[in-house]
Amino acid sequence: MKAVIVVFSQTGNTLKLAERIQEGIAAEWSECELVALEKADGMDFASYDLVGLGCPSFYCKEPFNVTDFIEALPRLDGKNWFVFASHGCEMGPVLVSMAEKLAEKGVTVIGSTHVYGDAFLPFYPHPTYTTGHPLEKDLDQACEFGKTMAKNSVAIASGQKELIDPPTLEHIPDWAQKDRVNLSREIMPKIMPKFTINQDECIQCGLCEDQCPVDGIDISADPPKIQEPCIYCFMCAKSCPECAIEADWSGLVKMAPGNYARYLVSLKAAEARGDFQFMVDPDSINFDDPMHVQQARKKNS
Ligand SMILES: Cc1cc2nc3c(=O)[nH]c(=O)nc-3n(C[C@H](O)[C@H](O)[C@H](O)COP(=O)(O)O)c2cc1C
Repeated sequence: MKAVIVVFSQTGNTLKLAERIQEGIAAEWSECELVALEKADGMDFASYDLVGLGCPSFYCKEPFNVTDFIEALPRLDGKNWFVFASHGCEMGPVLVSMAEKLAEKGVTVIGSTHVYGDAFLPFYPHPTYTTGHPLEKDLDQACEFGKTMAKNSVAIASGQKELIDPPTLEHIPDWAQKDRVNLSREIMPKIMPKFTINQDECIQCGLCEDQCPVDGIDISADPPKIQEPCIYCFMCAKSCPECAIEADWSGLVKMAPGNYARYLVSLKAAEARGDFQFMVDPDSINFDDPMHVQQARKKNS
């Protein structure tokens, strides 16, 4: 049997999840490939018995480069895939969103899983509510999930359709379902900060170009190209050692306490279900010290 996991991961949480699922599948089938999303274009997925696709939740859904990846797939009628995600406080309908798009390609999504992970956003404080995640016990469960996916895909292929268990919207609050629609690719450029490169600070190290998952930056162009296209991951700004990628974060910083109040409701509900454990004291979050301020301080120290 042949399996592959395709993963998009920027800060390593989804990659950790992918590796443990891979371990589980390999325990059943002796091996399972693991491929980064950026290397997966043009792969012959029809030749695999099982495919896993995983990414972080961005704005309650899959990042736009993952959407593009799914939309570029050929028809894969009847092929068994599973989806997975890592996320911060409220993943929203990310798994359902991926499953719906894969179904349009004829794929059967036979299962899904997710873990909480630490989150780094320039306008949010850090530590955050999910700092300390993913937990080892959640990653252990991911390994078991991998074993289940391998076994179930064989059983489903031989007719046990009752084992098909696609993701659902259970426990996903209405506001997060609305965010999936409201924070669309068309709307994001209108509401997100515009980036500029401060030429006096830029040392032309090229890290931002390397980190951009959609080739949206060219610092040697005149004028330099930035955010063309953009998936609003902010990796360029987060990775710049000179803080030379500038944006006005003030509007988003102002929204943080309100957003965090909603996140706390989700996390407390998850905690009550036994799905989440606080590793930081939620009352210790410092909204006056967002990550972009911490980054500037670090640079100047
Ligand atoms: C731009 C951006 C948007 C995010 N949006 C959400 C979100 O809507 N819901 C959520 O729970 N976490 C969100 N997060 C947190 C990430 O999903 C989380 O940190 C994830 O584990 C990162 O995965 P990675 O380490 O594999 O890159 C967001 C993070 C970034 C950088």
